[in-house]
Amino acid sequence: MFHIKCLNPISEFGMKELTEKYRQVEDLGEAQAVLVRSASMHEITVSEKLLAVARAGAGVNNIPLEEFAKKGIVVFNTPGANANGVKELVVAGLMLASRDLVGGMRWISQNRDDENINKTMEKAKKAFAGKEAKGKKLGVIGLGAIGVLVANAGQALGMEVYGCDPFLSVEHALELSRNVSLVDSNEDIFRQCDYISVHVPLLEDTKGMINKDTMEIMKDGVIILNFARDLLVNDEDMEQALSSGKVAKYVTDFPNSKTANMDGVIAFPHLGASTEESEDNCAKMAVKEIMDYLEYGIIKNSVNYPNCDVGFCNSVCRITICHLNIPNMLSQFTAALSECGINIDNLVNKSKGEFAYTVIDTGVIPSDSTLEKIKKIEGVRKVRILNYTN
Ligand SMILES: NC(=O)C1=CN([C@@H]2O[C@H](COP(=O)(O)OP(=O)(O)OC[C@H]3O[C@@H](n4cnc5c(N)ncnc54)[C@H](O)[C@@H]3O)[C@@H](O)[C@H]2O)C=CC1
Ligand SMILES: O=C(O)CCC(=O)C(=O)O
Repeated sequence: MFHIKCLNPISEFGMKELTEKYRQVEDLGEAQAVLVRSASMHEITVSEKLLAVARAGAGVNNIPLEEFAKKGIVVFNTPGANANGVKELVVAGLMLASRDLVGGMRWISQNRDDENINKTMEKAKKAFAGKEAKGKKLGVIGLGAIGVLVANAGQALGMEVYGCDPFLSVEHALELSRNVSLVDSNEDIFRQCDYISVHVPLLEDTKGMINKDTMEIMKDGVIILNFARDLLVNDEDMEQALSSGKVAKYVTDFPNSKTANMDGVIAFPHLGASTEESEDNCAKMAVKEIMDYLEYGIIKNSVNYPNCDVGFCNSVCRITICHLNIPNMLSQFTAALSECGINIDNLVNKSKGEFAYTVIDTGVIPSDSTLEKIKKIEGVRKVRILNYTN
């Protein structure tokens, strides 16, 4: 029986995939796996039992990836599963920044008792006139799952679209409309675009990427859309740019006590992925990742360990080892097994940065003492025996 702890409500559509081998628990200390959305895990103490965390979503800045990797806890996310939900909200944000729909709706509600509202509104409406997106320049920073969809949507709206991503994957390049112009640096986007939409992860080198210096080179009256993370934008600099008119509107899905009080901000309460479809997609993918890992040691979509799609096990036993990516590990594992006469049917080893993962299929289940020997090898973080005899 595997124990699963949900740190946020996770869509039933995904949870119902869990078989009778799984039980949800209240106590995190009992869990082998955690399912999480936006809850922060930075302040949480985890137990030795925890093997995996699946983030039902894209951003993983709420999880201490390195600390968990050192403990042999594999962290997954669900790439692309909520991208369409975010893209649609970005389009809505772009429209709300271009046309004063909110002002117009407010006027209607303030004048709803006016019997002649159908006439008075024809005079009042000039206060809510806006601009069209067609023909304007849209710059998309970060062409991952969301950025590509936003760029293509901008193109479909008749915008001239520019995109920048120094690490653009082949998969995403193939999804990108050929009418989107790729530029070499974010600076090209800052200098020439009327609308700038940011879709990068929050990392040390992306933190504060929208700041005094980058906004200074932007066009006057630029519209900035941030559906990625609040700390990508420097709030003090944004306040200044909004009050000087450099930035006409700042549309964000990540308001805080400062930005929520600024004039010129259009803010949503982190609604990008809050659609039935995105929640279902993320939950289903996250649950599958956890089940594949717990039952077969398969790693797919990990953000702190290498992916390792070893498939199902045709042997009696599978040994999985999370370890540091340092020399001489494999020879020590194989020596420990050969010392007790265990033959290896299949061995796969993968690495990602400082961490590595080894899967060994054997026809015999190693004894506790062999297991202890492997666990004691310097650099080993977590060892599991998956027994397929039952
Ligand atoms: N508002 C919401 O509810 C949601 C927000 N997000 C946020 O959006 C971000 C992006 O999500 P996805 O597109 O799914 O992730 P993704 O991983 O598919 O794409 C991110 C892209 O940013 C690129 N990138 C990294 N550093 C860059 C830089 N300095 N300049 C330009 N490009 C850079 C990467 O190469 C990658 O292609 C997430 O990290 C998360 O913070 C994601 C989902 C929902
Ligand atoms: O689960 C959510 O609503 C958060 C979505 C998000 O921000 C992400 O996937 O990065």
